[in-house]
Amino acid sequence: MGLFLDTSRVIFSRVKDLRALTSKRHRVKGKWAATQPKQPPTRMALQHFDATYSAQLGALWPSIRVALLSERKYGALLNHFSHNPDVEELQGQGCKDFISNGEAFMFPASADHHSELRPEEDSSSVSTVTHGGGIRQPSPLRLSPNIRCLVFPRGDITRFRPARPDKFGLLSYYLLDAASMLPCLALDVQESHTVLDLCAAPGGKALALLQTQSVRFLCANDLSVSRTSRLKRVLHSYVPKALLTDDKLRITSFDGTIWGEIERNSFDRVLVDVPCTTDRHSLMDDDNNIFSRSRVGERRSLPQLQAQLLLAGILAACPGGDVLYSTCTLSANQNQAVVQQAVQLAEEQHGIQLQVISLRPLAQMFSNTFHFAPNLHLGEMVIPHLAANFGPIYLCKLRRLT
Ligand SMILES: C[S@@+](CC[C@H](N)C(=O)[O-])C[C@H]1O[C@@H](n2cnc3c(N)ncnc32)[C@H](O)[C@@H]1O
Repeated sequence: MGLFLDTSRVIFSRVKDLRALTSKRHRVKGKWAATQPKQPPTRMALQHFDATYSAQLGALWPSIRVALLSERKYGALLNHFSHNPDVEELQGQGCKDFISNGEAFMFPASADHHSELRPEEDSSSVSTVTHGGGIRQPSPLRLSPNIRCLVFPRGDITRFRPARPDKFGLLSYYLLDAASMLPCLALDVQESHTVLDLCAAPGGKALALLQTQSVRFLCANDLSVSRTSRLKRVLHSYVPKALLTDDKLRITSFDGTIWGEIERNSFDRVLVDVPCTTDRHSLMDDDNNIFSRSRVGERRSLPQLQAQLLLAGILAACPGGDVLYSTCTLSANQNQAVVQQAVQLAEEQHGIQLQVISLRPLAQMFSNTFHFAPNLHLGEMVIPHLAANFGPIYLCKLRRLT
């Protein structure tokens, strides 16, 4: 009997243990299911892009999609301050400077109009278009001969090897999406200009601007302290110390949206290269992905943040100065819609009149290297293409009239 009772107790307690174990397993499974994303963020990004970009880009989307999901192509921004044989080696491999090639393409030596449109005089003849659409007289865009960016030819997907330091410790080139040079070129920095780079880290565009050697004073800002440290490291790896003194460069970590309260009507040129959905990264990497569940709110509020940053950039520019807005997304909500909103806010809240500067001539100049979205009503956009897998990069240029 005792044995029976004992056995039943044992059996009963085993059953209890089993039940407890099973229900614990269920609880664990339930909790696991609740905390784990159903889909990885890269998958969520693809679903989101399929829904929005097929509507926005129509027949262009399938080929852009294939390119976005394939390995991207880089460009090597040459460091004017470094002396390294790497560059000749790259040229030997067939790399070409797409910037001087673009100029040659626009202004062939044999062209009849060469004397009227010599690059040094009136290189890209940027037409200016008023917000209402009226065409104004072209204004010159003179590209600095010091900015050079090597790319492998169309269809050639050779990778660049990492740059090496020269005998002074300066690296010979900086690898970046070659299309991200376009906002720097479009900014048209000229001798003795003061420039604000509102969202500057990790520093590719700031470095490109310094390569011109035209900037009198550069203020490079980024909200993120860790990314600002990276920006400092980048500049010190490429630019001699003598050109990074306090009278030439200021690096700050402010929230760019409040820049208008810090410094207004001050800079000849302002670059507003905003945080965005970084479409390529979002499709390729689950880490730090803006499509993760925990970042839904942040993602949805991006257009608002972008408009605030652009408005702050407009306020920071001096009347007559130029502001360049750029992103690395295809999203019209983060591109054209943001520009429209900021232009409206600048006028309504601050009485600032702006003019949209057409970048069509710049796009035509570099149409051998990049694919541009056709018929954009505001700004220009490099779209990824398998034979020239750069971008996406959106850019729009505004001039402060008042
Ligand atoms: C697209 S990245 C800039 C890339 C940079 N221009 C370059 O060429 O290397 C956007 C940057 O904006 C910064 N950012 C985000 N919110 C900001 C804010 N409120 N004010 C200033 N910078 C901000 C991010 O830390 C990020 O480094």
